[in-house]
Amino acid sequence: MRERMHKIKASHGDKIMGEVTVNMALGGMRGLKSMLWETSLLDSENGIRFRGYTIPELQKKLPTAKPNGEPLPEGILWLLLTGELPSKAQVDSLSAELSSRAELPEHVLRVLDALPAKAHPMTQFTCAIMAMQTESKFAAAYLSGMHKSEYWDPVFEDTLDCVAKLPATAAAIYRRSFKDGKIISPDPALDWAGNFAHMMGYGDEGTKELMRLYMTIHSDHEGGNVSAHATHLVGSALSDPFCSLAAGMNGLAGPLHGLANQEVLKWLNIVENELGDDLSSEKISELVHSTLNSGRVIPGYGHAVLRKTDPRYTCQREFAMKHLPDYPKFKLVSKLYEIVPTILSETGKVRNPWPNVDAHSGVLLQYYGITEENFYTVMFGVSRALGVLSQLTLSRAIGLAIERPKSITSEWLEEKFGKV
Ligand SMILES: CC(=O)SCCNC(=O)CCNC(=O)[C@H](O)C(C)(C)COP(=O)(O)OP(=O)(O)OC[C@H]1O[C@@H](n2cnc3c(N)ncnc32)[C@H](O)[C@@H]1OP(=O)(O)O
Ligand SMILES: O=C([O-])CC(=O)C(=O)O
Repeated sequence: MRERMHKIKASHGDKIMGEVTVNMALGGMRGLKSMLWETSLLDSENGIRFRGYTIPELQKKLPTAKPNGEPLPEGILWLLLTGELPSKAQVDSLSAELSSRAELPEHVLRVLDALPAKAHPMTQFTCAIMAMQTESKFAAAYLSGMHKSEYWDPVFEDTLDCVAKLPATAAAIYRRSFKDGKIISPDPALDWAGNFAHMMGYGDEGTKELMRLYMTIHSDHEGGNVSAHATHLVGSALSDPFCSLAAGMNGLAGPLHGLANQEVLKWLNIVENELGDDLSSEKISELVHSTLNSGRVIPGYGHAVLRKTDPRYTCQREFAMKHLPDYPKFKLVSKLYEIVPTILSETGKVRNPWPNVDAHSGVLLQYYGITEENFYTVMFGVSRALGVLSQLTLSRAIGLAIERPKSITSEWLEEKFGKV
């Protein structure tokens, strides 16, 4: 990879990739091509491709726990890190490797215990990730004076350690926040995602399959989204993977990003209560307008890059049609899909009126009994670690520079382009 990057820099370093407008600087850098992200690429029309593969392709090509089942997320971790599709034997070996690293340092649970059980699960999650930072092999190697060409190796070790420990961490948060607080030991015979469901207290095959799919599709969404970019930015200062991931997770906790899955459920519950048995288009449309008129967004709809229905939404919809076609909340979600895009388009300002991944994920979890929506973003975060930490390993391998874009003031703009 290093040699290739070196050649790309030497041959194309001075080429121009696009222009920067004032709107880009003022509008969240939308569309600005300014970072390297190898693990996935987002197309506004077709959605995400993980190392070139679409979600339906991965559902066919990645090893599964059972015949015609959902992909094992260890497979996507392998793919994101190496660019190659793993065999079943390789995925099984990675499962065993993660399982061997899964035990939590004892103080992580004590840190969680110091927080009130009502602390938001995302707050607990980032605190726990920071508590694990004591174990960082990269931080220790850096302190001991490691040569920079070798940084990727302990970053990779931290990546595997962190990914291995996140399901037990998240499950502990779930159990203390919403259940009896008793920790459920991992089952060494289970895969990474199956074990996550098991440690949360869901032993049935349906929940495990959903967890495998959920963990696969939420893993990566190129580099510019808030959680990926925050992880990348902090990692570029050579902060270790635990510090970097915690930064990303604090970004994921925002309602315009990962927390939208929680907000969707809260909103669906309000809509469901208001509607009663009346699933008429008129009544639903009235409720959508009332949310918009009160100055709030419709959670789960819109996207900064996508301009079509998110393929992650479509894949979850297909899962629902297969496993829970008659579930009333799924019917409501389907009805909203018919109505919301037209209303958002009519506002004349929403660039993408179609649903994103978060519009669908919560309803599937509800069906399997995971009804505590405040926990949903933690599940998203466990999955997102696969992508952002894979890229962090690659970023250190190719020696990407510390991020430091240039900012300007409004006076600077007026001096350059004219006083307004
Ligand atoms: C995993 C993920 O992070 S997927 C995204 C999850 N977030 C959500 O679902 C929250 C709801 N959606 C949104 O807030 C937005 O669509 C975002 C944050 C995802 C994208 O934001 P942007 O790229 O700025 O969207 P866009 O360019 O279309 O915004 C233009 C206007 O439409 C509004 N808009 C966009 N989406 C929506 C929506 N779902 N409901 C109401 N208004 C919306 C914006 O708030 C903005 O209004 P303003 O000009 O008054 O400030
Ligand atoms: O790409 C984005 O901006 C948000 C998103 O869907 C994700 O991070 O999964």
